[in-house]
Amino acid sequence: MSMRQRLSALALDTPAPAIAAFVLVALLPLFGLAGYWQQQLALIAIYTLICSGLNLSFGYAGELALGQVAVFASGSYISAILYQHGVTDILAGFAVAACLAAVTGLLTGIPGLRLSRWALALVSFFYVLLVPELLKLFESETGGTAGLAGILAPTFFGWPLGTTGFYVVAVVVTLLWLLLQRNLIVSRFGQFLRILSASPTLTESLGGSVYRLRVQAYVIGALPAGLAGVLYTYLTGFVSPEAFTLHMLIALLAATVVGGAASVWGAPVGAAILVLGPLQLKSFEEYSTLAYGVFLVVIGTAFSGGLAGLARKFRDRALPGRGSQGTVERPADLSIPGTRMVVAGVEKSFAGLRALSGVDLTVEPGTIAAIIGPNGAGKTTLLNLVSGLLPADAGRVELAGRELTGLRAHRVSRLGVGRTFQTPVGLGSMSVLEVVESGRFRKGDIGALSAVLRLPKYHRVRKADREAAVAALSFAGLEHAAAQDAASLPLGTRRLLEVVRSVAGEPSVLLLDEPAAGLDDNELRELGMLMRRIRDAGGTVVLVEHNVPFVMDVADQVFVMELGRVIAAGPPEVVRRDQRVIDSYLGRRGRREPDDLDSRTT
Ligand SMILES: Nc1ncnc2c1ncn2[C@@H]1O[C@H](COP(=O)(O)OP(=O)(O)OP(=O)(O)O)[C@@H](O)[C@H]1O
Repeated sequence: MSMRQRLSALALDTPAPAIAAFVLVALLPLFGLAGYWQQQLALIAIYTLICSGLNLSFGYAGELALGQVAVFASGSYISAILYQHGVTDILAGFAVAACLAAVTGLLTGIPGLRLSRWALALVSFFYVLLVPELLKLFESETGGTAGLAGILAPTFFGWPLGTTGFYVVAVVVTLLWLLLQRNLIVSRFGQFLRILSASPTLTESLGGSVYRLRVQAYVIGALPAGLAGVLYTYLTGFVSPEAFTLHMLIALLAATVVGGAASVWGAPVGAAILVLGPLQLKSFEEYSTLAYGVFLVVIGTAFSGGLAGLARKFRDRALPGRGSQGTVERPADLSIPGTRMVVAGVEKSFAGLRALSGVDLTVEPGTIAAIIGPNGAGKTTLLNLVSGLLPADAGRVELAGRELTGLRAHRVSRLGVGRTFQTPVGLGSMSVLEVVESGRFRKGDIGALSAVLRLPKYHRVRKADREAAVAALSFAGLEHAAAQDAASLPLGTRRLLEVVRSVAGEPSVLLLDEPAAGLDDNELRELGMLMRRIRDAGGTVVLVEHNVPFVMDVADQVFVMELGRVIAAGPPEVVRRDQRVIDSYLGRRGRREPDDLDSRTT
């Protein structure tokens, strides 16, 4: 490993500088830090926890889940109530607050997440507005508008925790949470969240349940807000509804966006700006909501990655070679276990329009079957039905005798259906290797717990994913691009990359939706070669394509569709002489030679 790669790995893989910074902050009392500044740093730790929860659901998963303040309030009040009932141990407070946060997260997340993103934003806003009302409703326990006071000295395993002890606990808990969150973010789960924010459809087709991922991100994101509530109560010694307002939510949102919403280490930066920034000056106080709003708009539009995004850009410039770490020398063998796919009597209508009327087709392993037909013939609808993105009205789809009909897309994907889309989805800052690894996610579970705790299973799965991704890249002759930013690739290579991603998942059937669109001659040749290699390795390939010469060159079987029906099927040399096909494509019965089809791109 060269010195540059070593530096790169250090900066990207090891959060050593961040750990060192936190340890230094935790040790500051030894150097005389006390009183006001100790309080301010503890407050930064508390806001860091809330911002990091927002990072997970809002920054990474792209959900407008804004109920953090309600969860923060629940943690804060439950620790105060426990204290008043004689439970003073801060760890007990953390445990109960975390459970309550998970329950509150589930109760507030599930209704909103079942609906659309905006519904979630509205529902979570509603919960924040509801907090003061709920506190008034349970006045006997919560103290109503007056709140609860005198919560002064927590204990730690029975030992009284002084102000310095509390400060150290706040910093250490925050660091531990950020480390766990970082482990989660680099795992399959974290990658899925990044894909989810770019495209829920792609997430499903890679085997991730969008609904489950959303709920998980929201619930896990609620946990640090619950912990923050406990710390807040013990820091201030008192809780009241005034601390949990919409103003607070907007300020925290601004801090999250400024620090970098999709960044683990942006949270402490945003929180520090929130606590120490100029808006804390008395003269600015009355304008703070306005200023946070302006912050949100300016930073959100000018630097979408926040300060962490800017830092990342500088780092990438100074330490190029992202994604090269972990490349294996000898790629593992790649197996493409193609199986027989049967589509029988499939029908689909959209509000009275019959997109598919009784489609039958069978594709054998080790073959390329192409589906061609004019615009609106129903080709993409058929792929969407097979891959579970649309339910069929009638008929069935089977893979190796196993019925797929009626299953959701992520379940279909997990049963072996890989697919690409007409328009490759841009995946932010993922490297080529990471994109290909994501094709493996449908094999086995997401493994969030083993990733967070870095159990041996996590390392095993990660190694297997990486080896298979490298093998798939070298299978396609793209291993040289492994470290590149996937978004920076030309269209042709991005289309090949989509195919390679599916190949890495060892699909039983591979559905390619117009992979040749927009490719030049060289790129077409490469795509054709890759498809033949997949077929020769045993793959079952289904290709929907408008480029007829390309189809006639690569396909073993051609199915021609028109108005939702298969009007002709057979080997290319048979189909190209079929009168109905010539009519359908050329629209002039019998007046053209069949060979005209060979130059046709519909
Ligand atoms: N979600 C939808 N809602 C309503 N109508 C739809 C929907 N999806 C497809 N259709 C209609 O179903 C018919 C078949 O569309 P489909 O996209 O499957 O055709 P296609 O053969 O893939 O066309 P193209 O080659 O242009 O992609 C079209 O008339 C289309 O307008």
